[in-house]
This record gives sequence, structure tokens and C-alpha cells, in this order.
Amino acid sequence: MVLEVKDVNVEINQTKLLEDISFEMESGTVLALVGHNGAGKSTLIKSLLGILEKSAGQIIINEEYNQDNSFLTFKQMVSYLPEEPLLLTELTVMQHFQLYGMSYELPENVLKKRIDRYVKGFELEDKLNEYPESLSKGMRQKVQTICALLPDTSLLLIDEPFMGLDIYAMDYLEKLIKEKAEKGTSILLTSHQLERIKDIADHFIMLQHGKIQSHGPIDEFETIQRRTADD
Ligand SMILES: Nc1ncnc2c1ncn2[C@@H]1O[C@H](COP(=O)(O)OP(=O)(O)OP(=O)(O)O)[C@@H](O)[C@H]1O
Repeated sequence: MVLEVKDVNVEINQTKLLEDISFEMESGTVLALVGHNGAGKSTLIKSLLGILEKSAGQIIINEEYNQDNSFLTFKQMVSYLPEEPLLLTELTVMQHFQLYGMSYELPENVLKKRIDRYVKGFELEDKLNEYPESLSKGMRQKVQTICALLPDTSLLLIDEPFMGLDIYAMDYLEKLIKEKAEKGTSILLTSHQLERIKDIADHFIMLQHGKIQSHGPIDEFETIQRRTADD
């Protein structure tokens, strides 16, 4: 198993944001995390990353690395695309890519090839020496997306991957996500774009008020969606 999540609970100021969350991910699978606004999707992603501290439970990567006691190794095995871009005002677009390449110890030639390919695919060729503030919102999102896709990690966490992207960029990202999964990366993503998710994901987890309300193979998702809509 690439990821094992066991009975994870998250509390802030005595409010339970996540309750007894358990699931597993095999290598090369795509898991969609769905649910209404405020259901706990981003909270779960942040607790997987260790940005939010859990009050109980275990998070283990590659059967060996527990978030609680191998945090640095754990971090190297995870890449994250946040809901809102977190770019640094002091760095150009290219410097962001180099920073990510270095942090994840990507060989120089691999990094260069990947940057060239993704930059072309997301149509950012003429923005490499720009700073984030001179980019449009969608362009900033593209830069952040490339940063998250550059490393070869066991696990890729993506919060709202398609937010702010135009239709071409969405299609291109969908292709890259599928490609990454085929190469063995496990991908956990949240999205409200249910039609697109059905195309990408193998499994789904539906969160409601911080609990897993249902889960299963993605082909079962439609039935559940219909049933919930009828309630
Ligand atoms: N730092 C925080 N302090 C207190 N409450 C928080 C904090 N972060 C999130 N919450 C609460 O946790 C709940 C889940 O929020 P979360 O952002 O995980 O939802 P979500 O499923 O990602 O929603 P959306 O679809 O709107 O992005 C919400 O009720 C939110 O108000």
C-alpha cells in the first residue's frame, strides 16, 4: 500500500473537523475526495501533509514511513498542489520550478526536460522570467500545478486541480494526472467537477460533516449521487 490512513481524527478548538477517517491507496490509483463545501476535504488533505495536526490516528506511506516519526522522509514522498497558489513574490516562474526540482532532488536533465514539456503544454513559454504578481490568476495556478507535477513522488495530493484553469489547461492536466498514475504515483484529489472526476478516478470517498459517508469504485459513484439527490 502506498498510503494507509487509520482512524484519523482532527480537532480544532474542541470542534471535530474529521472523525475516524480510514482508507488505503494502492500504487498508481486515483482517489477522488468529494463532498459539499465544508465537508472536510481540504482538512483531510492538510492533515495528510502534516500541515494540520491530527488528534488521533496513523498515516503511513509505503508501509514503513509513519508521519509521526519519519516526517522528513514522509514529506519527500508527497507532493501537494494547494487550492490557492502559494507562490513566492521574490522568485520568478523558472526559479519556482528550480526550487521544486532541488527540494525533491530531481536530476538536472530530468528537471529541464519536464519543465520544457509542461511549460509548453500549459502555454507559459513567455512567462518564465516573470514574477507571480505579473501573472493572471490562471497562470499562477498553472505555475503551481507544474511545481507539484515535477517531482516523482509516491503520493500526489491535489486540492481542486481544475480551479481557474481554461478548458485546454484542464484537458492537459487530466492527461498528465492519468500519465502520472500509470507510472505508479497514487493521486488523491478533491473536486466539485464530478463529470471530469468520473473520467480520472478509480475510487471515490464521499465526506459529509467530517466523516466518510460512502466510498467505493468510481462506477458506483453515480448511483450514490442519484440516491443522495433523491433524499
Ligand atoms: N483552521 C480552521 N479552524 C477552524 N475550523 C476550520 C479550519 N479549517 C477548516 N475549518 C472548518 O472545517 C470544516 C471543513 O472545511 P474544509 O475546508 O476541509 O472543507 P472542504 O470540504 O474542503 O470544503 P470546500 O468544498 O468548500 O473547499 C469547515 O466547517 C470549516 O469551517
